[in-house]
Amino acid sequence: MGDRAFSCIATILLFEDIQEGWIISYSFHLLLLQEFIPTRTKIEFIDMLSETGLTVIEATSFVSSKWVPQMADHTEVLTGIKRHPGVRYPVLTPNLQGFQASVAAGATDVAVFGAASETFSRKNINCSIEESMWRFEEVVKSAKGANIPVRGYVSCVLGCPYEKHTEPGKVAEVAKRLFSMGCYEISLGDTTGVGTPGAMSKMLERVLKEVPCEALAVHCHDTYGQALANILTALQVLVLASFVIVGQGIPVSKPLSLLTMCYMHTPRYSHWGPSTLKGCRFLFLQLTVGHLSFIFTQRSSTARAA
Ligand SMILES: CC(C)(COP(=O)([O-])OP(=O)([O-])OC[C@H]1O[C@@H](n2cnc3c(N)ncnc32)[C@H](O)[C@@H]1OP(=O)([O-])[O-])[C@@H](O)C(=O)NCCC(=O)NCCSC(=O)C[C@@](C)(O)CC(=O)[O-]
Repeated sequence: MGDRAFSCIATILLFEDIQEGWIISYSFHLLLLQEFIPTRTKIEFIDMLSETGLTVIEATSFVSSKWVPQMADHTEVLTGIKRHPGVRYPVLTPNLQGFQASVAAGATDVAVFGAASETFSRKNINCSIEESMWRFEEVVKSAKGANIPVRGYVSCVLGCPYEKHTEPGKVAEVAKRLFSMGCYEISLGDTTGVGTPGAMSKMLERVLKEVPCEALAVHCHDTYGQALANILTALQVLVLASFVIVGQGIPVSKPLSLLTMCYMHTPRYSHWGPSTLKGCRFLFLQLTVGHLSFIFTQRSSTARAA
């Protein structure tokens, strides 16, 4: 894959002194490029990332190829990568069918992905929020039986391309449902990058009433140049919350693993290429383009509707 592919959707952030491994959310919805990224290229790229010291690389999505053709080779990718000792390779599984296919392909970590916006849920996974919870409960129940950890994503936590405003209370409700059903971590996604530090702080304070801070992560898109400010705000709010927990004598069960993802369109990353990846110490690479794949599902559902 050329540098253009990296620059087009690569987001790379260097962080110092962050505890625990970093989740690299990483699925090839390289829709901006329009072309299908060859399976071999995907595999090579993930194998390179495995060499960088990352501890978790989200490798692909077991979703419908009609909805996201870029993911049609999910099984080949997951079976084709070299599994590095000490690295986990979660995959996205929106329902039981995807979960079962992922396990058949050797998945040992999965993630379900819901939304705090009804319209976004229907556009992205073709069901209501409530129905998505039933689907995710099936996945979590099966995963528990197979001793497979499940991460939960909540999209549109700071705004929705359709409904515009997202209520922090709704985010908290969805996050609580995912956490209570058994997701070990809840990643709160500002899917279209419309969030601001003020909105981030308000949303997190509301979610913290329902989900412990050590189970929270944020997923920030830099569409409007706010991602780093939003991440900093999240770090402040959640680190403060974790001190509060320790202050009450409740030991934080594990180092606060606030995982952040930031998605940048900025051309300055155009020089990032395969060779750069090896040089990064704490590399935080986001090649997931939930936002872009969302555009794609938009286009395809419009096409289907036509
Ligand atoms: C969820 C579905 C499948 C529902 O789609 P649906 O049409 O409601 O599903 P269905 O049950 O009606 O089945 C339709 C067809 O899909 C097949 N199918 C059914 N399930 C699967 C599956 N798991 N894998 C592969 N194929 C599947 C099924 O077998 C059937 O095949 P047919 O009989 O027509 O040949 C569809 O809406 C879909 O695949 N959506 C995925 C969209 C997507 O990948 N979005 C981006 C993910 S990243 C994200 O959302 C944002 C995030 C998480 O990164 C964070 C953020 O920024 O917010």
